[in-house]
Amino acid sequence: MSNVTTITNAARIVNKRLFKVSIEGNIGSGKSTCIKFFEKYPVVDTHAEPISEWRNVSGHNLLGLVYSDTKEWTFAFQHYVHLSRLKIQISPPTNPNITVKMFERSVQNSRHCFVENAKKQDFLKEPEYEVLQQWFDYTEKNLDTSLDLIVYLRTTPKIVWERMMKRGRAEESEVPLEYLEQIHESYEKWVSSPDVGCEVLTIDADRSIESVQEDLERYSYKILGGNHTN
Ligand SMILES: Nc1ncnc2c1ncn2[C@@H]1O[C@H](COP(=O)(O)OP(=O)(O)O)[C@@H](O)[C@H]1O
Ligand SMILES: Nc1nc2c(ncn2[C@H]2C[C@H](O)[C@@H](COP(=O)(O)O)O2)c(=O)[nH]1
Repeated sequence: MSNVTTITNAARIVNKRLFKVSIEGNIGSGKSTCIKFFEKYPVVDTHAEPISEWRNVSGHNLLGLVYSDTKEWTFAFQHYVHLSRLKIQISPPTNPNITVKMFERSVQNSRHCFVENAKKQDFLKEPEYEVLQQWFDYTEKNLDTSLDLIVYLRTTPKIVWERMMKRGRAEESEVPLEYLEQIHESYEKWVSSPDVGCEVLTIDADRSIESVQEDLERYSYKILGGNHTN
């Protein structure tokens, strides 16, 4: 057996001991707040969305570009989002005591939510969409990007649009409510699909931070892989 195969198999074995959880939800649904909530558990590796990377790709703010000229920049942005999510999802744990890897959104989300919406809204040309799909297919077949659980923070678009505006990210200042409605529809279709590929724990995230965190505590056994067999 070649060294590459041996290393790949070893990585799969290490990865399999990890319970992998993606925190999913619309813009402003509370994903980052949720990730911070679980930082208190020493067995959990948390990974926030790498927005600072997207804002500085060799000096270029891809997040700003994709919102300023969506048709022009969606193809490039989705490539970079895929790369940044892949690095998180296939990286080994930071130490041997880690049993849970928790991250904000996933390559599965990019493929089945944002890229699908971009195609539907003509932000992507057909050949661009196909190129992205082939990237997703290749990485899904050749790397372990599997998920054990999706925690879906379900929200109402109007509520998260108001939170997004209040949060005040410069790049998002012109994002219309209609876009969050589109992303909401893409999420609802994806997480309710029989092909979603893992369990989905849905939490009503329209409620107060305190109420959401009460649910996160209540379901922490499941979210931290309590029933997970290695
Ligand atoms: N349940 C909630 N109720 C009210 N505001 C919230 C709630 N969860 C998060 N927020 C606030 O809304 C904004 C978006 O939260 P954040 O965790 O950054 O969401 P995301 O990472 O999904 O974009 C932040 O200003 C945050 O303080
Ligand atoms: N076009 C895309 N935009 C994306 C993708 N993943 C994230 N994002 C955007 C949405 C937000 O403006 C920002 C992340 O902020 P949150 O508030 O959702 O944490 O980045 C994508 O794949 N495509």
